[in-house]
Amino acid sequence: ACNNAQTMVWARDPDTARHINQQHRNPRYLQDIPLPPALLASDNLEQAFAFLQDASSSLIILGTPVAAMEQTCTILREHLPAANLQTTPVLWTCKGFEQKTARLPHEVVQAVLGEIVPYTGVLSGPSFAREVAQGLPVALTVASRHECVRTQATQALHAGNTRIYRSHDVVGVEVGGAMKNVIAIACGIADGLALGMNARAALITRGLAEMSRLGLALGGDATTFSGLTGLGDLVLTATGDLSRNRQVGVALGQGQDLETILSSGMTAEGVRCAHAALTRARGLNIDMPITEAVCAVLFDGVPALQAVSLLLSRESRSE
Ligand SMILES: NC(=O)C1=CN([C@@H]2O[C@H](COP(=O)(O)OP(=O)(O)OC[C@H]3O[C@@H](n4cnc5c(N)ncnc54)[C@H](OP(=O)(O)O)[C@@H]3O)[C@@H](O)[C@H]2O)C=CC1
Ligand SMILES: O=C(CO)COP(=O)(O)O
Repeated sequence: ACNNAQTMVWARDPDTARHINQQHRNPRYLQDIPLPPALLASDNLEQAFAFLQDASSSLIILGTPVAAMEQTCTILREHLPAANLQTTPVLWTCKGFEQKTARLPHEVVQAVLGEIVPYTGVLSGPSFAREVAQGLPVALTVASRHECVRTQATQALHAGNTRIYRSHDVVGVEVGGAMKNVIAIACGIADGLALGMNARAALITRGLAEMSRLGLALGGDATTFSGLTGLGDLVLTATGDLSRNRQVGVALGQGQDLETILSSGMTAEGVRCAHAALTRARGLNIDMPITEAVCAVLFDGVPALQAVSLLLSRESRSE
C-alpha cells in the first residue's frame, strides 16, 4: 500500500477490519503505527477477492503462522475458482516446519492448492514487522520456481525503502526461515544465562552450519544459506531484541518456564517447529546438536545450563 499498490487485507475478525478501514490502525498488532489510508480491509473473502480485478497483475500474500496455512489454503481452494483467480500468484511469509507433519510451508501449499493454483512462492528475509511497518529500509527475497511470480512480486514490492531479491530456491529459503528461529532461541538462552558474546557468535555460526546441512539434504542450494533468508535472518533474529524467538530463549535462560513465557499468546515459530525440524533431520541422518539442545530445554525439562554443558562436552571435530 505504501508503494501505491491497491491493497486489501482479509482479516478473520470483523472488528479488526472495521478498525483498519475507519481508524487506519490495527487494534491488535502494532497499534501505535498509522496505516496508509489507502489500505482497505474486509472480513469477507468474496468482497476481498472482488477487489482483485485483474488476476494477471494481482498477488495474494498469506500472512498467517505455519499452523494456519493448511486451513487458510483450504479456504482459498474453496473460493479461488469461483472468483476466477486461480492464476493469481500466491505467496506466503510464514517461517517454520508444520508442527504435526514436519512439512515445510510449500509442501502444505502443494498438498492443498497444488491442483488448482499453478503460481506460488515464498517471501522471506530479515524483516521485523515493526520496522517494516515504520517504513524503515528492508531487503527481502522472493523465491519461486515461476518467473512470473518473481517478476510480479518484485513489481509490487520493490520500491522506496524495500528491496526485493529474486531466487529459485524455495526449499533453501524456507529451511533458512525455519531454522533461524530455533537457533535464535538457542542464542537467547545463552544470553539469558549471560554466557557472553563469544558464545552467541559460536551459536550463530554453528547454527548456520546446522541450517545448511539440513537445507542441503532437503534439496536447497548452498548459496541460499549465506543470503538474506539464511545468515541475514539468523543474525537479525538471534541478536535483535524485537525477536519473539530470541525473547523466549532469554526468558528460558533466566529460568522462566515455557508455559508462563508463552501465556501472552505470542507467536514463536521456533518453539512450534524445533521438534519437527529434528524429525526431518533424523530421517536424513543429519546431526543437529543445537536443535537437539533447544528441544531438550523446551520439551524435556532439561535445565538450560545443563543443555549448554552437553553441547560443550561434545567431541572436537573439523570445522
Ligand atoms: N512478525 C514478524 O516480524 C515476522 C513474521 N514472519 C512470519 O510470518 C508468520 C506470521 O507471523 P506474525 O504475523 O508475527 O504472526 P501472528 O501470530 O501475529 O499472526 C498473523 C495473523 O495471522 C492470523 N491468523 C492466525 N491463525 C489464523 C487462521 N487460522 N485463519 C486466519 N487467520 C489466522 C492472525 O489473525 P488474528 O489476529 O485474528 O489472530 C493474525 O492476524 C510467522 O510464520 C512468522 O514467523 C515473517 C517475518 C517477520
Ligand atoms: O522472522 C522474523 C524477522 O525476520 C521475526 O522474528 P520473530 O518471529 O522471532 O519475532
